[in-house]
Amino acid sequence: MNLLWSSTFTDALGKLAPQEQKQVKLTATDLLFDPKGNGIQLHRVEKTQGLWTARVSQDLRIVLHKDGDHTLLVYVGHHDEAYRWAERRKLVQHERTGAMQIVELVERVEERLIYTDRIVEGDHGQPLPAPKPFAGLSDDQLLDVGVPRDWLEPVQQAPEASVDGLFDSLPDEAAEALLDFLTGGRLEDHVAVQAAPGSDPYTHPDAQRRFRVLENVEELQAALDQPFEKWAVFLHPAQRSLAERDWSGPARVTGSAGTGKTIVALHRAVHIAREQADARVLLTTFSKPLAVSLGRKFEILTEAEPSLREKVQVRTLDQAVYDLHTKYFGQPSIAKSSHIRAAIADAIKAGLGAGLTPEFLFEEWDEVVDAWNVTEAGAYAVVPRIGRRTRLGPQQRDAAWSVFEFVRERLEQRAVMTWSQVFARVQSGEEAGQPLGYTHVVVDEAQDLSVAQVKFLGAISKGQDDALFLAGDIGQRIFHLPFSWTRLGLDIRGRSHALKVNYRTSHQIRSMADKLLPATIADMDGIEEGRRGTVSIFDGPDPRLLLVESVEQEQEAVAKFILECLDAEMTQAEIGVLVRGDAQLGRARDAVRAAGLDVRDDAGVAIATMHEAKGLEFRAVVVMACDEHVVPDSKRLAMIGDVADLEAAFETERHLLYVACTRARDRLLVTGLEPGSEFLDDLTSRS
Ligand SMILES: Nc1ncnc2c1ncn2[C@@H]1O[C@H](COP(=O)(O)OP(=O)(O)OP(=O)(O)O)[C@@H](O)[C@H]1O
Repeated sequence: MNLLWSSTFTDALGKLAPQEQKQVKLTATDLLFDPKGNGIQLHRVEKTQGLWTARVSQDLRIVLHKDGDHTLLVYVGHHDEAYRWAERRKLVQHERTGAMQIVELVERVEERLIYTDRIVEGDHGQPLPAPKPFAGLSDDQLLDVGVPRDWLEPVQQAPEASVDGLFDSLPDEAAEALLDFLTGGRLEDHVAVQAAPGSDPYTHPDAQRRFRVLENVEELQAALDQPFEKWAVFLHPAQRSLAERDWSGPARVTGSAGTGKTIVALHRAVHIAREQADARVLLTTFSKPLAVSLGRKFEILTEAEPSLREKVQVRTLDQAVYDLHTKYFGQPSIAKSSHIRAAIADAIKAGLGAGLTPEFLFEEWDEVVDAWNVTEAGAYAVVPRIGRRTRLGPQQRDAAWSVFEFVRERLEQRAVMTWSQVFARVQSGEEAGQPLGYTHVVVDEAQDLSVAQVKFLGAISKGQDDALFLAGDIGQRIFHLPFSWTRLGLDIRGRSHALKVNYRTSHQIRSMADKLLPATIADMDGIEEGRRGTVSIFDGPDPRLLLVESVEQEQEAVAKFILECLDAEMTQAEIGVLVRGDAQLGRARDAVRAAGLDVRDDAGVAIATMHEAKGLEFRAVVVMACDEHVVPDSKRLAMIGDVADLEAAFETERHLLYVACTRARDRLLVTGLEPGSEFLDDLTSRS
């Protein structure tokens, strides 16, 4: 006899008071040791088959499903409400896919659905029947994507206005397929796996996203302690398959913001640690705040298996490589960009670099010479100047090279190293037999890796099929200009797969933010990422966009929005106010103060730049100060020395706004001063 629990149970548990949750945990633990529930008061729910309630306390009941082999915890709540929930549902194995589903009884939810005779008004005021978007779909098509038989007709007859209520009643896989279809996608892309006859209906990939077998008491405790962290347990089949697959080379998971790439990276690291006895995994990303957040989630995920923590190290890639350098070559002293700029200025003063601007020379150093660790003039003449499309004639190249030699000598005199030099040295050490100490590297936010980091990862993963796993979204690249990974030795072609279910952001916010980016983005290796066809798993209010005449009006509007969110029972920490850069932070602070709130670092409304917001999420977000010269940042664009780089930098500004908008789960307000950022036209466009 197996004990299982379902995501509906976790959701319901999360809504109970802490004291009630404790009582539920005791009864659930008793059931783990005695799944038949012999010592517990059980009552059959009369109107539905197979459902029982277990008494937790005078008022609380767990709803169970019992069949020959399984006892499944499906819900928990106060007495009457728990019975009402149970009386509206049944558990059945889907006749086509073989997945176990919790199905709402059609006759009990009819009040939520408004059928057939709904009328809408035509162009000339004449009555027309309401459009039924799924009327043309056959029973077979609907069964293929997991619509339960009882729901075939309600789906086919549903008028457009009632589809939201319909989606709430359908199993997730069916709702996602229909939602994609409704927004222009193809139903055939969602045909579910069909289980072999006689196989366990709980092991079907679609069933595993909502049901979980409890292996031991530690796992039960971990799940009950973290009812909000559903991602730790219930993965989408596409997420699980990417995390657990054997790869024949470096692999990448992509997907638009909020599709669970970080979650897949975490599960991937844990999967390797669990499966391979001698694994030493580096779970990494590019910035410290992101690594801290990754580390916190990793702790949650391994709560029931703390022994796995010894096999996984979570830290930034820079930190990991810095430590390796310290171990093998001594502690490096890192050159700051101000050192480089000063050396370039001195070189120009000394008469070098004729005709080339300091800004051009700095970018050329940063993106080509240093990134590729070019140390000889001959190598500079042939290095692929990726991302730099301004051609240099031989004389200009010689002039530039004289500056770079000067810079390199200056750094040596000062005994400082660039990050690229640190990476290159550790890589050469590894090639000469100095072990890194990691068998696998899992990288989150890989779109923002630098040239030196990609080169390093490409080199260390060579010849090992499963050694490198990357998660990232090129539509969110905000720190570096694009470059080819393949030319740096990191080839993921044929092993890059996109996630399509958005768990973070409401349908309305995601649809608006998506308009900022093209439907398909290709990276510099020609790998295309299709961004359309992504569906959100929940709805919310339409995002708002507001252009005003003065900063005072903006402040007032943002303050009002914040107060509305607080009225809707959000905490201050669940609200984020994001701006393009440091120069606009004052406007954000003033708006928070105008709402009568203190500006605080802890537990207050979060105020951050768009760059800092990467990796964060909030229930409500205000993207403020989207003014004409702020987004894109005209000062930054004006400073770009290589004219050809302008276009790429412009795109990263667009990505920034996308990142900011997609931090919102339920509510989004975008504000700016008239006439507003040019990107706002895209946000409001119809397509
Ligand atoms: N299987 C899942 N079940 C429940 N929640 C999930 C699942 N997968 C992801 N989430 C939730 O969705 C949200 C977004 O996940 P995550 O941060 O991994 O997305 P992402 O694709 O990395 O986003 P971004 O591109 O913005 O960094 C998080 O709150 C996460 O907990």
